[in-house]
Amino acid sequence: MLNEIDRIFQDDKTRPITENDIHNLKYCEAIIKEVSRIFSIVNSLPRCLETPNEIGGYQWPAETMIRINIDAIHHNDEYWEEPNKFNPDRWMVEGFEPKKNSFIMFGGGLRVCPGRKLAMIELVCLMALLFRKYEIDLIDKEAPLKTESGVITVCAELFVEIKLRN
Ligand code: HEM
Repeated sequence: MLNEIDRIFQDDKTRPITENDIHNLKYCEAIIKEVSRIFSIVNSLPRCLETPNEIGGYQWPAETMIRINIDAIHHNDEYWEEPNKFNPDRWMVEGFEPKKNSFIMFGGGLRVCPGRKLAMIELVCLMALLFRKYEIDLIDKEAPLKTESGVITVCAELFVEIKLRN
């Protein structure tokens, strides 16, 4: 990640980021996708059946509330090789596309997130602009991640040390 950022910005810590940079920050994008696969911000999607329907081999009456479990789909070994392994490189393989509906950090279908492209641009920019200037290290690499889950999962506490990069 740092190699990619340094190659693109050539040690310039202040120039504005360009559209071209964003297209070239492929490994940063791969990390963001892999983090979101392992730990999706939205952990499940609620749906209500308008009409009786069959899902998963069972008949459900109209108005049944169901929740699509994003975490379960993102960790399913029918869709992902070594699903529990954090491996951003899987996104770098030439021509790699997740199987249909197996990567749904932004949902899918009719209600897919309309802000998904903007969100990805913002995340890539944030990551590149932070890490080109600062070294950010976890204080305790072994400490379990403290999260709180409601509609979305948020990090409740994370202690890091931030230093200026040379
Ligand atoms: C990392 C950031 C984001 C994530 C993970 C995310 C995730 C999602 C997901 C999973 C859904 C589908 C909900 C469903 O199917 O029930 C959704 C819907 C939506 N998102 Fe995002 N989103 C993000 C950023 C944004 C941004 C930046 C905007 C606006 C600028 C936005 C606007 C919306 C709207 C309006 C919907 C509702 C779409 C509909 O119901 O037709 N989101 N988002």
